[in-house]
Amino acid sequence: MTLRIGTRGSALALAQAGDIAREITERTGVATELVPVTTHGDVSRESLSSLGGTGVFASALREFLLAGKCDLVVHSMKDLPTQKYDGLRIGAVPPRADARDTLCARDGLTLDTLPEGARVGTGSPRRAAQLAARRPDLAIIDIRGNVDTRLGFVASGELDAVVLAAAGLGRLGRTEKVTEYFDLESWPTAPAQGALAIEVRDEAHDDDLLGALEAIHDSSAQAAAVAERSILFRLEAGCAAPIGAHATVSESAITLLGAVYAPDGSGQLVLTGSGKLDASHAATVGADDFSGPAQSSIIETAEYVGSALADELLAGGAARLAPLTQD
Ligand SMILES: NCc1[nH]cc(CCC(=O)O)c1CC(=O)O
Repeated sequence: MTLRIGTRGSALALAQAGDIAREITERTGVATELVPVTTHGDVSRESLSSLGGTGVFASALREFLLAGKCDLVVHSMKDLPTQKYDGLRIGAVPPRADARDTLCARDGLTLDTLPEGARVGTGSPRRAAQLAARRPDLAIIDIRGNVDTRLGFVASGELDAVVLAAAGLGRLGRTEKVTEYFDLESWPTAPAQGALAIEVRDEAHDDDLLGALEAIHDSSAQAAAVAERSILFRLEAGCAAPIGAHATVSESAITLLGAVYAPDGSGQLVLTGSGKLDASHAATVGADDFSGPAQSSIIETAEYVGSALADELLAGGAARLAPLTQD
């Protein structure tokens, strides 16, 4: 059979779906084809929040999958709402790409060397808050559009710089535009940034499909993404909330940094947590960190570490610092 891969039609979506298609065929020999779907979020000029925020990009693809018009869909996991979607499940998380944000500035400039009052574009409240915290003098310009449109604002001179995800630039072969990479400890990015989610129907049972999912899955990437997204889930926050997260998964532990920013950069709350994993990847949560279930899977530990950190953020005043829920 040929596995039909549903994807949005943007250059980034096509690039990442193409990467997955190639990976599946290389690893399993199963043939694939891309099936592009145009979503309202792709064609609209309205702001993300007026479109309904989280999930505008995902819902058309999901309807397409539920209707049986494709066998799997490829999402940027950071754009995917954290709630379970009826009838669908995440069947695989491939190895994660670079989770960092970058600055793409004119003339090789960096955040420290941009001139006073420089115009920097981003559509993300988190990135706007991080920029304002580091450089309160900057003019932060709300922009929309795909990666090439955003880079175009710098090429045309309309903006001095834009902030973009390293992962998207990498998938499009545009990393030569990067003038600075922000490190994840001081500039944590959107939960699950750089990770893809492969979504399938709940009842998917075809051998080729299940084999393909297994062949591309990376449980460490999934655990890191789950830990980060569990912060959002617990806070009932969406992808537009000014929240950054960064998880690392080693043989022995999941560590998680979570940050909530005042939208104008005037304040921030940054906390860390961790959960221990034993060698067999059955996990125990260490007594020094959060006390939790004595034995659980790596994914359960990731969920636990994320929701425990969210509770600590709430206790520390996260909801007073920033609007967490949207609509
Ligand atoms: N919100 C748009 C979006 N969704 C996914 C990516 C690419 C990064 C990724 O795959 O996480 C981007 C572009 C960006 O944030 O610069």
